[in-house]
This record gives sequence, C-alpha cells and structure tokens, in this order.
Amino acid sequence: MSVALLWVVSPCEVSNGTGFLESVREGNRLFDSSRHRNLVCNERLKRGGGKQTDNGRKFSVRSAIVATPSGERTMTSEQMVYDVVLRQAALVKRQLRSTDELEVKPDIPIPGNLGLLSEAYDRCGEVCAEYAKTFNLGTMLMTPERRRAIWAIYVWCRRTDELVDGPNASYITPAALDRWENRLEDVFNGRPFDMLDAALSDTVSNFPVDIQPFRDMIEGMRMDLRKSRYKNFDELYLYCYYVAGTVGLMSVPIMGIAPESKATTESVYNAALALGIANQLTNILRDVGEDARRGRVYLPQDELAQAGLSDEDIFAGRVTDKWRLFMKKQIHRARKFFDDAEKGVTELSAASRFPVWASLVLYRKILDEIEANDYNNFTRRAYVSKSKKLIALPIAYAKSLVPPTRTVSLLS
Ligand SMILES: CC(C)=CCC/C(C)=C/CC/C(C)=C/CC/C(C)=C/[C@@H]1[C@@H](COP(=O)(O)OP(=O)(O)O)[C@]1(C)CC/C=C(\C)CC/C=C(\C)CCC=C(C)C
Ligand SMILES: [Mn+2]
Repeated sequence: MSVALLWVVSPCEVSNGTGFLESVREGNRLFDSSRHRNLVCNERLKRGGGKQTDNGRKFSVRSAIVATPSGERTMTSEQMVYDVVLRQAALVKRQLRSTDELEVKPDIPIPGNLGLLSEAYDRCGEVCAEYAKTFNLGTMLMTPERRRAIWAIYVWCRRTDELVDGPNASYITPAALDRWENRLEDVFNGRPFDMLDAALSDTVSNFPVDIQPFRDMIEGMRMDLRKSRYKNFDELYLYCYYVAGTVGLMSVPIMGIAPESKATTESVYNAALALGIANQLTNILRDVGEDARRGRVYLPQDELAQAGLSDEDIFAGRVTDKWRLFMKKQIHRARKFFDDAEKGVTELSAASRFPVWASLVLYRKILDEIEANDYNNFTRRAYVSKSKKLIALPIAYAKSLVPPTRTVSLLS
C-alpha cells in the first residue's frame, strides 16, 4: 500500500491488513454503531435515496441533477444546480427555525463509545492538519463542535477525491464508486464502516446536513472516470458543482448563518456554491499542464475553438498570445465567481468567517500567480508563497470581523 494512501486508512484497517480499496470493494464493515442510528437519516434516505420507477422503467437517482430517462435536458446546469441549492436551503430553514422539529437525536452517553468517537474526530483533525495546514489553522477559531464536524466532512471529501486522484486511481471502477456510495448511505443511516466514517456519522446526526451534496460529489468522481473533455462551460459548470460546489453546500449547515443576518438562506447557499465553483475553476486553471499530461482537458472546448486553440496547443504547452487572451477570459470568469462568494461570507456566523475568508483570499491569489507566470500554466505551477500567505492572513482576519449586513440582503 502506498504511503500516500495510508492516511485514508483507519488504524483498524491497517491493523487487520485490509486496505482502503479492499474495504470499498468488499463493502464489509468493521463495526455497527447503532448508537449513531438516527430516524431522521432513515427518513432522508427514504425521501432521497434508492431507485425510482418511472413508467415501469427503473433509473438511478444517485444525483439530484437528473436528465429525463431519455437523456434530454431542458435546463442549464446552473438552473439545475440552483434547484439543489433551494432544496438544501429549505431543509436548513425547516430544521433551524422550528425547535420542536429539531432533527438531533438524544445521545445516550456510553463511555467506551464516546472515547472512540473523540479519537475518531482527533484522527480527522490530524488529517486536516497534515493536508490543509492553513485551513486547519483557521478552523481553530470555530466552536469545538463545528470545528470537528468540518474536519469530518473534510476527511470524507479528501478520501472521495483520493479514489479518483490518488495513487490507486487506476484500480477505481464505477462499481467501486457504487460501493463507496452505499457506504455513504450507511454513514447517514448510522452504520459507519470505520472510525473516520463514524465521525461523519456523528456529524450528520447533529447538524442539518443533507446527503445529496455527498452523493453528487461521488457523481463528480464518476464523471471523472468517464469523461476527459467538456464541450462547453455548461458541462464544466456541472462538473465543478459536483466536485467542489457540493463542498460549499455541505459546509454551510455546519458553519451556520449569523443570527443577525438578514440575508436569505438561499442567497448564502448560492454564495457557498459560488465559492466551490470559483475554487475548482482556479484549480483547473492552475493545473492545465498537469492535467494535460494525464490526457485531460478541463476547459470548454467551444471557447478553446473560438480562441483559435485546440487540444494540440495544450498538449504542446504553447504560451502564445492566443493562449494569454483565452486565459485572461477564464481568469475573469473565475474572479466573478469569487466576487459572488464574497458577498455571502460575511453572513456566516462570526467564528466561521475566518477560515472561509482565509481559504478564499489564498485560493483567489492563485489566479494572480498565474498572471505573474505570464499564463504559463503548462510547466509552471502557480502557488502562493509563505510570505504572501502571511500577509494575506491578517487581511482575511480583518474581513472576518465585518458583521453581516443589517438590511435585507442584496445578494442574488
Ligand atoms: C473553510 C473551508 C474551506 C471549508 C471547507 C472544508 C472542506 C470540507 C473541504 C473539502 C475540500 C476537498 C478535499 C474536496 C474534494 C474535491 C477537491 C479536491 C476539490 C478541490 C479543492 C482544492 O483542493 P486542492 O487544492 O488540494 O486540490 P488538489 O486535490 O490538490 O487538486 C477544491 C478546489 C474545491 C474545494 C471547495 C471548497 C473549499 C468550497 C468551500 C466553500 C465553503 C466552505 C462555503 C463557504 C460559505 C460561503 C457562504 C461562501
Ligand atoms: Mn484533486
């Protein structure tokens, strides 16, 4: 087993010699923690999961964003994703506004299990500290409950990404992703497979987190397995939603909206979605060369053609004026998504604003670095130096002190 993959393997899996991939393949579980079982989650599964029958034909509802069974779509990706946003926002509103409907189960404290759970969260924290140092630093200002919940979500996202992006990616099949999704359903159903899952299981039973964005992230990984080109921005937008916009939707129920905020829940979710999209677009623009070496082009093919460019130019890594102009337009679009996101960060609960501002400011700076590299993202990796990070962090902190708008939101 490669060293890079070790971190996604729980100590139990290491000790019994069963690798993470093996566990995804087999779908067996290490322990059944009925302590985490939660009627609410069962209810969610009933509402959202499984198969649905349409005119006697079965089709999967893995993703909330489904085309008609014949495959046609009548809406743009942006409209369809916004539909998910509205549903998430409605769920959170229902759960946060009415206390007698609060979907938090009463915990039965079993000393042994509590120790195990806290160990599980500590492990998630260690993974975060190792893989996302700056972000982890930012979470230190959050309440302990929120901090550990964000850690658990971070770890699940990392593990999911690692399936298709990690050193064992070539062994991952759609069937393995199906098993990973079954395992996710088990997490939401209070039956975690390993200790890192147990932390997430606890998190989703304590916060109004919906399973759909998690399912959609797995859908993004499926997309990555079957697709290496994007016809237009609409297709790319959907991919970005799946792999990163979903992170925004998963995080807001944990971070919380400031009680004094006058913004609508939908507008905050929309901003969270925008931040995920902005981050992913930035990630794509930074990694053009690296992705091309894996035969992947995450750029809209129609826009490349309009700019007089083709895959060949990308594989050859030619930094021409045509490329520079194309890149300027792509960077401009990513910045617009960051602008939309910025409007929402201020509406988050006070202690959650700093990690979000910190990650936003630092990720946004990658775009400046691409420009500073004269748009050579083929052989030069744009990165923000330690000294620039040190300057940016107090700025992010100052921004996080700005309270929510007092008037009814101007956010879209
Ligand atoms: C404060 C904060 C950033 C919280 C989010 C914490 C969290 C749960 C992060 C999970 C990130 C993750 C591992 C996602 C898996 C898919 C993936 C790798 C996406 C790419 C991230 C960047 O990772 P990296 O540079 O390491 O990429 P490589 O694997 O090396 O290629 C992404 C580009 C997207 C990540 C998306 C976000 C962090 C969205 C954050 C949005 C919010 C927290 C919402 C904030 C709320 C408002 C109202 C704006
Ligand atoms: Mn990645």
